[in-house]
Amino acid sequence: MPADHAAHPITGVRVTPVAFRDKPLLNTVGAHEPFALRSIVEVVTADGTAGLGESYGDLPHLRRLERAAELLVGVDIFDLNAMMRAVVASLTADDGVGGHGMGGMVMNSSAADRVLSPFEVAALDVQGKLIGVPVSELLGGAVRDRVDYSAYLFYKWAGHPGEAEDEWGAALDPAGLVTQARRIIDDYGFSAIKLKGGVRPPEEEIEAIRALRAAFPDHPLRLDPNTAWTVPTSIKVGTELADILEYLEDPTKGIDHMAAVAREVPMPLATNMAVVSFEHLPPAVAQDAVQVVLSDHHFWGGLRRSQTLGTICATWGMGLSMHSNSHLGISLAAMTHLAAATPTLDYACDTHWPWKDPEDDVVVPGSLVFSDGAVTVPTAPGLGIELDPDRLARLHEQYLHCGLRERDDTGYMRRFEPDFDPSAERW
Ligand SMILES: O=C([O-])[C@@H](O)[C@@H](O)[C@H](O)[C@@H](O)C(=O)[O-]
Ligand SMILES: [Mg+2]
Repeated sequence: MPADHAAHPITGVRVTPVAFRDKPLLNTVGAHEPFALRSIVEVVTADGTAGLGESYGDLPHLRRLERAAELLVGVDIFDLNAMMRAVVASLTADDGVGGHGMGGMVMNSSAADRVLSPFEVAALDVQGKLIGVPVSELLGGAVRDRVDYSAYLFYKWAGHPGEAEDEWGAALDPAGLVTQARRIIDDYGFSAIKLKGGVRPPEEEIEAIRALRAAFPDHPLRLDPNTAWTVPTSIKVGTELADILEYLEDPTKGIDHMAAVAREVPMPLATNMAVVSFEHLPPAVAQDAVQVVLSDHHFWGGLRRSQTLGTICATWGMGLSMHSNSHLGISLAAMTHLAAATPTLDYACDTHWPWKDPEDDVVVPGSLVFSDGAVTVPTAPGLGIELDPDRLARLHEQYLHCGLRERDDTGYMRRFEPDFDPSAERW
């Protein structure tokens, strides 16, 4: 650190697990449980400035965050490289595996990047507050003042088994998905649509995409079966949906299989499963396996490392989109600042936002508002959001009582369908 640089040492780090109500959304490994888990990170510096981060809430990940938190005390809030060193020093031999918040899906992202992420976001929040600028400015400046998000459709049950039907009702066939799409687009104004596939046999999902195309002729469409298909099935679906899909996301498993599909289908292949850390980029580029990478600051090591990913993608002619898991307002703010300051982010970003109850959040309402499918980039210093201690306490209480400690979509599904097969490439 230069001698004239005023030090802003971190004096406290708090990690709080929270749970919020989730809908019975279906995916290829099972069903969402009644609660989604997250961790809320608060970082405080010597002068009392506080910053916020958000990450997965699975117990093994929570323990990693807590261990890293201890080593971060004393690190300067501007020294992000020292933060990474502290995170790496906090990891133990088993930290590559488990508890990554993906509910049983393939995920070999870097443990160090996953742990660093919420602390890096919180550090940027503090830095912005200290300097008096929004995080987007710390990231190089906003190139857009609104960030577009997409309508994220799911096959879903009418309600959690044993509970009343929820306000969205069932969506188990093309007509149900079109109804869901109409509602989510009416409510939020999204102008792109993503369908979470890998739930029904591929022919039915093709039918669903055709029904969505008929109902929404101008909305770009994406389909994401989370590696449920073999290479031949992926090629068949991609060929049948030529000219309909904006991109086909993770049809099949791994870089080699994605490359085999990419050679045969007309549309770009996108991924948040085959390329999830920097070491996956060289082999993916060498084989032209993916044409769009869905960044996700929660597993790419925070906002600045996600921007580096964007630069690499642009260098090699790959598009950039953004992935989402179930999340709260801190993550939405971070995603919005990142997208605002990433010139090459050329697709509407994913978000699970509409699937949570509006009152289930930890931030003071009002700073993040959707209109016409986009969120206006906050301009207040830092992330531009404020933690609501009462809301945090309520969601923490919900965590303590919900009984869940690790996302388990397959285990939940098997309570109702004991023979359920979650394996990749099963179609
Ligand atoms: O929440 C889900 O069911 C999604 O399938 C999620 O786990 C995926 O990570 C995701 O949204 C994706 O795009 O692959
Ligand atoms: Mg995906």
